[in-house]
Amino acid sequence: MAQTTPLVLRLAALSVNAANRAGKIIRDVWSQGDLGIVDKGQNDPQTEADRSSQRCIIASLLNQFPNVKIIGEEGSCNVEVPSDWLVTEGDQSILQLNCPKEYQSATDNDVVVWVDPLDGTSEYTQGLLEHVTVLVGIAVRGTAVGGIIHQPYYGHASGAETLGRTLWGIKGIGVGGFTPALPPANQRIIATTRSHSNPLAEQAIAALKADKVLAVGGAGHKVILLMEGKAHAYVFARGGTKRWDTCAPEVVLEAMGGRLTDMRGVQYLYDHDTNHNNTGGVLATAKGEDHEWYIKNIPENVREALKQ
Ligand SMILES: Nc1ncnc2c1ncn2[C@@H]1O[C@H](COP(=O)(O)O)[C@@H](O)[C@H]1OP(=O)(O)O
Ligand SMILES: [Mg+2]
Ligand SMILES: [Mg+2]
Ligand SMILES: [Mg+2]
Repeated sequence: MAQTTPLVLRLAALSVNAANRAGKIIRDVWSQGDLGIVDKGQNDPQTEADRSSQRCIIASLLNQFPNVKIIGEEGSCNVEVPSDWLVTEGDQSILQLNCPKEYQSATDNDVVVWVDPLDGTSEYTQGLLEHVTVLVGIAVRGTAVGGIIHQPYYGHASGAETLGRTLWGIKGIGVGGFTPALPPANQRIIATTRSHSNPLAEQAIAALKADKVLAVGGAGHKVILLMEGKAHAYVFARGGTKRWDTCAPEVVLEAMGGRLTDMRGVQYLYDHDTNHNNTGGVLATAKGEDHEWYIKNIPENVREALKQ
């Protein structure tokens, strides 16, 4: 592919294949049995799969884009990786897309890549493998424009022979890798955390009077539920997620017509020097949902407590 392909598309194309490769590493660590768990904080585990997945993705990206700023959840890492972890080819179908002109000429200095090498680590350590995703988000001048969500265990529950799939979204282009669907009308199904709740988060869920609450792991996984019509909203009324949790999910969801903001309706920014913490919480709604309705019905004290 000629070097004239815009940087954002080349980054997204390589990220798709790198996330796939990282997904295989995550499955290999699991089946080999020793997860090498390290506690980074309260209910904040890191495993060998998080570390190795991040090394694979960052080594592959830096190899081709040495001057692009990349921020990974697991911090600085050794990018001397086994040769079969180094992904050098980008996904051809992404390389052939037409880049929207707003970021057609974006250069290394305009771009930040946010990497969550394994989202849903608590659930991974507990064997809830379908909650796990690999997230790569691409921001241009602070706005999230490209998102890759790889699900390494997609098909696991149904006993599929080949595991894994990759969902992507690019603002101004659309989405791929899955079939978008709307959640059922006349119902309110809310997805929320199963491992990081607190009284504020519970108060918000109670106020929204859901017909059903799905307490499941992972930011990537919950956004997939919205995009496939299994839930109407993802509500997490507390800090705890970070920019690498929301960058890719925000793009894929919004590229199909949904929204992801903090609890007050303010969009997150993804510049390299931004605060990493999503202190305003996460409110995401499926395509067709009234995002403002959720904001209005979140209790005032919750919204007041969750300012960015
Ligand atoms: N209090 C927290 N500390 C660390 N990570 C958190 C916290 N709350 C949420 N997260 C991150 O956000 C994701 C979604 O949260 P939840 O599953 O609770 O809804 C988690 O899988 C975790 O990402 P990660 O697994 O990549 O560390
Ligand atoms: Mg983590
Ligand atoms: Mg995460
Ligand atoms: Mg993670």
